Amino acid sequence: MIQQMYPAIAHRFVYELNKDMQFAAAHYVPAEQAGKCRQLHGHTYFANITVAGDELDASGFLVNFAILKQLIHDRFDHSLLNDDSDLFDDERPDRFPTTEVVARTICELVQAHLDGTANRPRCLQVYVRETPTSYCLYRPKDGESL
Ligand SMILES: Nc1nc2c(c(=O)[nH]1)N=C([C@H](O)[C@H](O)COP(=O)(O)OP(=O)(O)OP(=O)(O)O)CN2
Ligand SMILES: [Zn+2]
Repeated sequence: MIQQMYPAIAHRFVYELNKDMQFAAAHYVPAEQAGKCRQLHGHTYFANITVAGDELDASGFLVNFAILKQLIHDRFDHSLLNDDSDLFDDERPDRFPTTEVVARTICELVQAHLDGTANRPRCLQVYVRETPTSYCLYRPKDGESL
């Protein structure tokens, strides 16, 4: 069972859900300053996705937990992140698969799905832990947090 503490986000929506997941993935950070992380290596990533909204869908869900897992786990698990050229780009630092960019990318993938739903909830926060000592939080500026 995944049990992990992560920072909560303040907001005024009446519903908030959180989905935890893990995925095993390889990456490298193609920057001189990345040191040893320029070499291909892998992590068991831990992600927490926070979705909030005021309306539920026809199933009584903000969004189906299983859909969130499909969107993220099924795409990234046992992959080389750098190979996913729709999302990452070895020529652009804002699209290197760093913890920061992975967190932002997860948020963007989730929000793109949510934008196509009738109840249109918001992805307010994505937490990505890359190692036991390193994690990043991404909170979109238009996320309507307080
Ligand atoms: N701001 C960022 N810094 C670093 C990133 C990153 O994504 N964003 N990534 C790396 C490496 O990819 C590495 O996977 C993680 O590095 P680090 O936490 O330094 O790993 P260690 O196991 O060596 O950590 P210690 O606890 O200090 O032993 C590097 N930097
Ligand atoms: Zn790494």
